[in-house]
Amino acid sequence: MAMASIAKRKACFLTRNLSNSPSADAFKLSYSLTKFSRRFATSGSEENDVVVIGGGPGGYVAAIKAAQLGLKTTCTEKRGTLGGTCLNVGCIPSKALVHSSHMFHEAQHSFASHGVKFSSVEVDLPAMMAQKDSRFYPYSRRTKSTMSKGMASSYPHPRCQWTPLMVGTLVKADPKETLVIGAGYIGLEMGSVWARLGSEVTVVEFAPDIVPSMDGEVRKQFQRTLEKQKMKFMLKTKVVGVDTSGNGVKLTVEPASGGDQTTLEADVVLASAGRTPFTAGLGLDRIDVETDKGGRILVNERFATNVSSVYAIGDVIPGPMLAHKAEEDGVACVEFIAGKHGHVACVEFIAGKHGHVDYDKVPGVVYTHPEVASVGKTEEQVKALGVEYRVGKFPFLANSRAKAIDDAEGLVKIIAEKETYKILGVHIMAPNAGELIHEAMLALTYDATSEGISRVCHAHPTMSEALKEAAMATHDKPIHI
Ligand SMILES: Cc1cc2nc3c(=O)[nH]c(=O)nc-3n(C[C@H](O)[C@H](O)[C@H](O)COP(=O)(O)OP(=O)(O)OC[C@H]3O[C@@H](n4cnc5c(N)ncnc54)[C@H](O)[C@@H]3O)c2cc1C
Ligand SMILES: NC(=O)c1ccc[n+]([C@@H]2O[C@H](COP(=O)([O-])OP(=O)(O)OC[C@H]3O[C@@H](n4cnc5c(N)ncnc54)[C@H](O)[C@@H]3O)[C@@H](O)[C@H]2O)c1
Repeated sequence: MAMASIAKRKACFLTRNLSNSPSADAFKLSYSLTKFSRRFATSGSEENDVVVIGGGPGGYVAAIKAAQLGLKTTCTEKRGTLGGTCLNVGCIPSKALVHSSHMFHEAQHSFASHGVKFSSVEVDLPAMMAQKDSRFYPYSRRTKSTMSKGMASSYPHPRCQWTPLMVGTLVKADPKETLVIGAGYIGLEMGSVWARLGSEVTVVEFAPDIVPSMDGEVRKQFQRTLEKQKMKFMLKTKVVGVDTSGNGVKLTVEPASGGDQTTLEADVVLASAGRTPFTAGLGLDRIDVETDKGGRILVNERFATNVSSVYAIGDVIPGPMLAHKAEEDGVACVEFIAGKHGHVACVEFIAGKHGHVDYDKVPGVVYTHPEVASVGKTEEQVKALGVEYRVGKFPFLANSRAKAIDDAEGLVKIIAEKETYKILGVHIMAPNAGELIHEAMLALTYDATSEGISRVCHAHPTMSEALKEAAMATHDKPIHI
């Protein structure tokens, strides 16, 4: 979340209001990111061109960019570290655990078949957690931020409606049974971590499918893969109560369509039922900033709210709640503020030469093993739009690199316009799908065709060859199946 202001009078207004705020959360920090520009920041009491509230991926990136553009900028952050949800409790620590638990799983189940043998392998959970923690605190320090006290909370910020009981709170716990509420991004990533570490994981999901936004065909294969990894799913099931009063936890569940309630018991529960922006009571009403029914701040294509000189970006506005989307918002927003246009990724140029972040071209990745990455439309969405389309698919079982490393679960699926071969959507399930998706991102951004991709020379042996073969399959036959 971040709000920024260029007008000096408005910046002062923001600052004065913030420092005079009677906030009960007494300990707030104001960062002066002096590293990035001499003009960048001083302290909250000075006049600024831009004041950024919140040092998450949206806020700190916006602040750096604003400073690079020569705007005198202060970024305020109430935590003791920069990086927001993503760096402190989200993307980075969760990926550290995803990787650590994957290594354990590989050591237990795969190394021997590669001729690497151990007499025994065990998990040192505190060491694993310490490794996870070491991944992000140094990064925060590397910003060389200086801190000064001040800046309170009169403005909106994203917060978890359900705080995921993840990462930190599970330190030293060694759950035999884990219940996960919600089969979304967090539920599947963190559920798979604990499944790999030996917990019996059951995921309770309200919807009929896991990750409802995913392409249906890919999702079915993904669910089968997770089930092979011993994750259990209770779909069309709603959690209506959580009891943590005794040892362990009891969940009361009922069918999504209503009916008899039952009780599930486990050692721990991971609550990952979605995040919502939390704006209530933060003073938005004092300056009449408009929000929607879900509490998200309404902005135009320049990230401007209805209140002059007040902008909003990241998780607190509509759009995907992703770190890279927040970063793109931040850069585009301050470029608008600075009167510059022409920010690169995800930005389109439209009439009048004003850029905007194209939320249809923001990649999504679920960091399980294998990963699932997608960009553009699903087959279901294309069908619903009535667009005539063609599909090309290629399984990693027929990809030589995937076979060589014995990690061949997954596929590439490309959806292209029937007549023009223009790419509409790409969905990849592969160990490194989060990296592979960027070739598809470029193709989509620059209106490439699937036939075009199929004629690009790809290095051998690489996983990327599967994308080329799937592209071939949209207009011809792939070579290796
Ligand atoms: C477990 C988990 C895993 C995730 N994994 C991924 C992933 O792999 N990839 C991905 O793209 N996204 C992931 N996300 C989502 C990602 O973390 C968010 O989309 C991203 O952090 C949003 O950035 P933001 O800057 O909008 O908000 P935030 O990162 O939430 O930052 C907002 C900051 O503002 C501060 N703040 C709030 N109010 C005030 C105030 N009044 N004064 C001063 N400071 C204030 C907060 O302390 C916070 O640091 C994950 C989220 C979770 C919870
Ligand atoms: N890899 C990534 O990019 C990544 C990783 C983690 C989180 N995130 C972001 O964080 C946000 C939050 O993640 P999340 O997994 O908590 O949310 P989510 O929206 O992805 O999934 C929440 C799931 O919980 C289900 N649910 C809600 N209430 C329920 C109930 N009472 N009973 C049973 N099921 C219920 C929903 O149907 C939904 O499928 C996401 O929007 C995502 O953008 C991204």
